Amino acid sequence: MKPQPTAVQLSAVSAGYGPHLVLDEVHTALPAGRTTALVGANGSGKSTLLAVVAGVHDPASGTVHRHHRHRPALVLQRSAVPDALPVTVRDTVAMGRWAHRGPWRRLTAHDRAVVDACLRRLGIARLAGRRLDELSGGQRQRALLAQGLAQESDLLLLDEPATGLDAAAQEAILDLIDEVRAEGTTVVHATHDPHAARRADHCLVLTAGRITAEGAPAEALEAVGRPHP
Ligand SMILES: Nc1ncnc2c1ncn2[C@@H]1O[C@H](COP(=O)(O)OP(=O)(O)OP(=O)(O)O)[C@@H](O)[C@H]1O
Repeated sequence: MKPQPTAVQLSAVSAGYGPHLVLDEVHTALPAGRTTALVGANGSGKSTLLAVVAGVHDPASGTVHRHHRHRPALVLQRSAVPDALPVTVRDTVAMGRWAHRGPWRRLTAHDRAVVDACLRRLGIARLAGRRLDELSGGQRQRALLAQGLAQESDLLLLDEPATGLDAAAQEAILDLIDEVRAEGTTVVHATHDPHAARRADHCLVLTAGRITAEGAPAEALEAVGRPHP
């Protein structure tokens, strides 16, 4: 069998906040061009692991080897983004293009076309002129996802992208993840939803900062709750 190409390889990665270590010697390989679901209890370290993979949180020790081409696109949990930002939905999505041209350069016609396409893809084109702080939580979540997509990165990291959305919107997000993956993007998403995790190609289970199961979602999820050695 051909070895699966890897987008990001973590070796003995420990990370935390000051003296408080949250990730404890994590070894794992994120398969390239596939979806990986990251599951684990509250506080197990999922957001911290995503931030390390995104390169915005430096590990205290260990190494991160990268085999992706673009700067990773990290979409934070909605609760991690201030609700009262006085910016429009279009401006929020356009910030996704900063990865390509920096915050001060004017958007090109191509940038604007990407922003419009991402607004349409998330079903929020009609909200483009509204301020973020006037939206419902679910609409704001879509605007953040559209911003992530607008980065056109080959590594898309999503922290609980469907949390708080209605059932139809959750399915739409999972369909979107499948579509993005079909375009060749590596997607890693943290989730508390076993259904969402089962739809992924690969699954990592974090327990108190350690990977306690990984592999095909059905098998990895079966290990959740089982006492680990
Ligand atoms: N900025 C921070 N400063 C200090 N401690 C933090 C910070 N962010 C997270 N932590 C701590 O790190 C641990 C792991 O948090 P993290 O957000 O990575 O977990 P999580 O698995 O994503 O949780 P959840 O499912 O609740 O989103 C928790 O104990 C949390 O209190």
